[in-house]
Amino acid sequence: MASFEVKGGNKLNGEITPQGAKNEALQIICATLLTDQPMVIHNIPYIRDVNQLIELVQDMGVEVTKLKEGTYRFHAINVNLDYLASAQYQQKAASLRGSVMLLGPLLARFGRSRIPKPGGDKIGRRRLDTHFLGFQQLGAKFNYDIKTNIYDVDATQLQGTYMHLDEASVTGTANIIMTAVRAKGTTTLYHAACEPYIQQLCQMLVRMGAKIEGIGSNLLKIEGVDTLGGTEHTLLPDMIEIGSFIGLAAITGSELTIKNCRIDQLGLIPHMFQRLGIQMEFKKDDIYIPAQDHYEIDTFMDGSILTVADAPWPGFTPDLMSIVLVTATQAKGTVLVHQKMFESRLFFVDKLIDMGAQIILCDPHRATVNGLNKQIMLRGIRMTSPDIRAGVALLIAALSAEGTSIIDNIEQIDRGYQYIDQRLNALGAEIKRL
Ligand SMILES: CC(=O)N[C@H]1[C@@H](OP(=O)(O)OP(=O)(O)OC[C@H]2O[C@@H](n3ccc(=O)[nH]c3=O)[C@H](O)[C@@H]2O)O[C@H](CO)[C@@H](O)[C@@H]1O
Ligand SMILES: C=C(OP(=O)(O)O)C(=O)O
Repeated sequence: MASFEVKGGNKLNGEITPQGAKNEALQIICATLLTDQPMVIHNIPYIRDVNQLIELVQDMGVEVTKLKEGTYRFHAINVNLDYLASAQYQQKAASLRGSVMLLGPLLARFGRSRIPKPGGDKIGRRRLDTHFLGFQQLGAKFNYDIKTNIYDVDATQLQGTYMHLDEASVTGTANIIMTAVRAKGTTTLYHAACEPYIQQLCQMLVRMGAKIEGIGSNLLKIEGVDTLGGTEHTLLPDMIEIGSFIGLAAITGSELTIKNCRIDQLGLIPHMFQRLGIQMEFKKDDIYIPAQDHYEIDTFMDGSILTVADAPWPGFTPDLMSIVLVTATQAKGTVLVHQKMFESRLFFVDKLIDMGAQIILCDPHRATVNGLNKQIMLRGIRMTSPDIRAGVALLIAALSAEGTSIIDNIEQIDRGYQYIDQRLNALGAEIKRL
């Protein structure tokens, strides 16, 4: 288990470029299995989850060639489905959430697939019903072996149909789209997730020859095709990293320019941080955060306490709630952080409370933060990173704190943030990997 030793209190300064998006990378890498033609993907982040998925498809027989930093060629000309029965596959695939999206492409192209119960953050129940209900409606048979925790799907003929998803699951929508593009006939998908990464996936599939209408909405019409060809694709910048850098700049009073943000794809993210009182300027596609000694949380228009709540896109992403929460600990004012989508993601506030933050955990979904307005700084302590976003929230807290902190279990942070210690140290942070 690796740890970060963080000396807090430094103001950072300079420019930082967000990495390619983790959650888009996971979808896109799985989609390369849909064709026997080569695919070239740019802006792939060097992070644990993505590296593990690349290793997994390589183990299956996909030829993966690194063309340059962040650019890989995937060629799924030979795929060894027997590998899915191996203990090694079951152990590796179980270590990340994104592996669940291997199911759709393999089912679509080879008529069968399997996956062990996928890993990812332990942030509450993470059911997969949407995925399997969707596969079943397309004509697949589904089996879950409770003893081995293995899910199997197979189909002799996938047939397009109308379906109304039980929830707008992101990976569920990606899986169903990747199956429907090669099913017979038309699939109409209502209540689909429609976040930018799903739009990117659809646009790439269209370039491969798929027929998809309604991209960007929650109503997709997919006309199945027999084959898909290769293409090139560039991942968006990671919007969760961008939000993390905005929060980091504010709490440490740093002047930062976040480069090439694809601001047009960020939805409510800048707005939510602005409501915490953080000033920012949009300079072409860069977000400039001036050094700010204080930032004051807005109220609702009737003067009542602001609530920040998550929701499926185009709502505010649940993956930035921990960052909003930690950023608010040094704002002036009060905010209610309401994490609706996951039930165990706020427990890390205990560590912030130990550092001196004023937070009341009302219940597993809601925490009230009373900002300290930088009158009292947080204190460095030793803590463990429970999940990827809480891990980064703790790193941000530690960078703003007086004294030194140790953060254990930073493998969680490495799942999704590329060379984060080196990139922040280049801006003036003092983070040592132990
Ligand atoms: C690898 C990957 O891409 N992971 C992301 C993906 O996970 P993933 O696809 O696993 O998440 P889902 O979208 O399936 O669901 C996330 C949570 O939100 C709840 N839910 C979902 C839809 C809905 O309409 N109502 C609702 O309450 C689900 O029950 C679940 O608790 O999307 C999540 C939601 O943006 C992100 O946090 C994860 O980082
Ligand atoms: C919850 C997350 O990831 P995963 O779905 O991979 O666990 C996340 O990226 O915040």
